[in-house]
Amino acid sequence: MAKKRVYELAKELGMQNKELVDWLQARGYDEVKSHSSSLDDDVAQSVLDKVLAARNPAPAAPAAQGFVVRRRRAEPSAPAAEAAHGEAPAAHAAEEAEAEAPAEEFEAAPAAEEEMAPETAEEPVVAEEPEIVAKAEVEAEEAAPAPVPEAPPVPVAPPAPVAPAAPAARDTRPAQEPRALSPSQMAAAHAVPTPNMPGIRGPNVPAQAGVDHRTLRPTATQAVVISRPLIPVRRVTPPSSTFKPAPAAPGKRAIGEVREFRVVPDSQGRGRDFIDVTRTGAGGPARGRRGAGRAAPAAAPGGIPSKQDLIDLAKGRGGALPVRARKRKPTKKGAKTLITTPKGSKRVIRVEEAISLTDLSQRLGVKANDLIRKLMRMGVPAQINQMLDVDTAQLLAADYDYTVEKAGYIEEEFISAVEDRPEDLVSRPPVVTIMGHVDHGKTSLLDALRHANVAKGEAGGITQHIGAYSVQTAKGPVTFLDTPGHEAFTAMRARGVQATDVAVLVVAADDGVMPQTVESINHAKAAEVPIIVAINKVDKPEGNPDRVKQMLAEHGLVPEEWGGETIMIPVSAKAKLNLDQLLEYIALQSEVLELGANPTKPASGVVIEAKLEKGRGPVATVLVQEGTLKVGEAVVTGTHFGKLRAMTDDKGRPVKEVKPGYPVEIVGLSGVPSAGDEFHVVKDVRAAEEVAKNRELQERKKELTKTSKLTLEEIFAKAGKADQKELKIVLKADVQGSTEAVAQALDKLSTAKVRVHIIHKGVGAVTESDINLAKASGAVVLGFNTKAESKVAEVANRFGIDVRHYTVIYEAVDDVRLAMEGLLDILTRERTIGKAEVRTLFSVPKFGVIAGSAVLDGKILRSAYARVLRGGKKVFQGKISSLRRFKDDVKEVVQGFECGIALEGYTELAAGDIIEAFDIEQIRQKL
Ligand SMILES: Nc1nc2c(ncn2[C@@H]2O[C@H](COP(=O)(O)OP(=O)(O)OP(=O)(O)O)[C@@H](O)[C@H]2O)c(=O)[nH]1
Repeated sequence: MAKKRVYELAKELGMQNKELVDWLQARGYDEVKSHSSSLDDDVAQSVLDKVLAARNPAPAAPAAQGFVVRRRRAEPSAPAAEAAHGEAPAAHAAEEAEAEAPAEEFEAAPAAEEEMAPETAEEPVVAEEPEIVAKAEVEAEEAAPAPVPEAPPVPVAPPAPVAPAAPAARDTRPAQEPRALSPSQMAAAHAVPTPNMPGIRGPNVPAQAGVDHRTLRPTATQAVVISRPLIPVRRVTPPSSTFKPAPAAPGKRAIGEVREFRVVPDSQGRGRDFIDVTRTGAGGPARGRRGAGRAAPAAAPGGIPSKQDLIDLAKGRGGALPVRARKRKPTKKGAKTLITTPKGSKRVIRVEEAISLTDLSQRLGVKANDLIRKLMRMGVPAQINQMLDVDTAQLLAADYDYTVEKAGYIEEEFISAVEDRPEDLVSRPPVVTIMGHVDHGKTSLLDALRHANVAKGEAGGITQHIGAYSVQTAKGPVTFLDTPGHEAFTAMRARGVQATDVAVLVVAADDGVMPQTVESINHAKAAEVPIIVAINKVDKPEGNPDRVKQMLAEHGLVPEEWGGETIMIPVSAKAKLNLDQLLEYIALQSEVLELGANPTKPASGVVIEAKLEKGRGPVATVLVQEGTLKVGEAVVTGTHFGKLRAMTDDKGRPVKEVKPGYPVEIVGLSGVPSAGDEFHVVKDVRAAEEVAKNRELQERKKELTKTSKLTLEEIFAKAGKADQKELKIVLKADVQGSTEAVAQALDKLSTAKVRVHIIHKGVGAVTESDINLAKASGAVVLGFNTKAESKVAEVANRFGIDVRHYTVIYEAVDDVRLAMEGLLDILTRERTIGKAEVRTLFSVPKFGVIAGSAVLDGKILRSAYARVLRGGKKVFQGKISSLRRFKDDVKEVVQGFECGIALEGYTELAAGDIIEAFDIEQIRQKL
């Protein structure tokens, strides 16, 4: 729906913005906050109508001007009533001031009133007190016909014959054709009961018991008799059509002045007292005030209500306006607590990522225990300091009629998302990812394409992190991402392909489709990236490209020549065969994709790799995907931020700016970002910091919301792992991707017997704090492609911490496997080596009992263990203490010979016993 701004409306109305804003706010237009707030067209129109109606009042509908006197059952005590009737001191002061205004000012009142009535009717009645309601409202409420002045339903005595065309109520001046009324008629007609206001009595009105005040229907303008003990009684001349009251002197009442009164029950509740309500509004007595009362808000010259009038009208403060609801201070006796329900707009709890249960209970105004109980019923064990996510909080809050909104910080306010128009887009280089199984020649191929020599520089000849290079071809520049082929680098391959336009799948002609070939195909398919196959090493005699094609077809890549859609080019990185053809196909494929980017907007892209470099700090290789990245700009990536201090291209040359589609190394970030993270240029460093810090906060909050629920299965699993050994590792690597990859490879080594627990992993050199951590936790330190800081080796030695450095992932994995095996208990197994039969026993004082035995089987060793079997049962097991042949101690006696055997701590040997000699074999366990 179309909208209109408040200032536009104000302009149309010829009002000040502020004036209209106040007016609207006072009337409950909550959506209006300032002159720039907007209103729906239909709302704006109704405002327009109302204000215009106020300016050009329609002839007052007499029926709408009457009053109805209502009386509520519970009557407040006198002080309470007073409190209720009395406005705030400031309001009184305002009324005092207004009271000084000349009577003419009040002529516009009826129109203003008319306009006001429906609005005030919507306000809830809070106080239980008599109220004056514009008759029109009462009609609406009671669906009663417009009161006929001549015949009020239950007239207050004496009956009040009232002019049928009664002038506007509460107007101090007569309307068009007022008919004169006697003071008593007016008093009766205009009587309004106010509870317990003794001391003000209309002497002309006799007390009348049994009047149903709820149905009193006084009529329009009335002349009244003023009667109050403190103010001299004054008779007021009834108005006539010709009568025009003379302006009263300040503090004096004008002759013929029309005043309004309320009729209130007397102290016995039977008769009626009169209260002058002319000046105080309909709500309270004019306690000793001087001057002419104010019947209605003044109209500004020209008929436009003044700002104050509008406010007064809206707030029901105008003297002659109906007072629907007066808030009353609770009386001590029988005080009733007002239960205030916040407006709908206030029943919204804004939560960023999570809210604590205590906070939520406070915001909802309920006990934390109630929430805990509710959560328990939902099957969520909760504690008082539990962090609740937005969904859970919403579930709880809904029961209390509250809404929980995920809100707060809006990242989009910092990171602009500029929509590109087609004319903003300029062509950019394609980003091509080289993928494939380990050692199939990816790096060699890329190396050949860029005429550099990267493969030779790689540790162990394998790619261990993503390289990003820009290669100038005959068809223009191409950006290549080289991904590792080792199985450990799955995440890197996946990331590489995510940021890519075309994937080149390298398959060695002599090896065919291997596990990581299949994985690469899957990654490319998942990312919906077109694949070009480079069948490499075709220079090798054993290479069989057709076999490779066959294997690829089995995985859904059917070559073009076989009727499929996949381009397959036989190449040789080594022999530099068909490289131009490969580049041509890449360029062709890119052309089809019509790659374009907007270089004018703030740059954004993806982190390809990141590392910590001594002297340079965190260094990230990023691919610029949108906009132009410039030195000096503020960047945020993940939870890190910074101002770009320097940038270098893939050839190590410093650059000042980078266009979309190019890789670059950036320096200046606060930390090492994760590969795959997006980066964005923002307004300034402060904005970048704010975004980064907020992300960090959200991550922490998310972490806190993770409940540590233990399932039965987990408990059983834990119980089963009670004797599982653990190899703790502190892992440091050169780049973030390597850290991940090595950690993943090591994690995979975990078995039921031993698990690898990487207690800390990070990017950069091994530091003293790594050693301290290892010492405290009993871990070993593993550095991958990093060196230890100078003092570190010494500290590690001192603490006896094992620090190992690796450059090839296989070696690291093998060593860790050995270390894990080293943790396993060594198993023992008894191995029988010989048997001897006891033939005779003799005792030698120095050795005790010696068993003269014949070796039946194998041999008996001096160092062996022995068990004694009698009738097939073991009666002893222990060590052999002496082995002799004749008088000589010997080390062993073999089968067929006799010997003397003494056992350590055992003398009860008997002839016929079998002595079985055995040794204990130690067996190292494997993982
Ligand atoms: N004969 C022959 N050998 C090649 C060819 N391309 C690569 N090689 C050899 O294959 C081995 C592996 O080459 P890389 O380029 O390191 O293989 P990669 O796929 O990058 O390996 P990772 O980086 O570990 O995934 C090296 O010894 C290369 O010399 C080729 O076209 N012909």
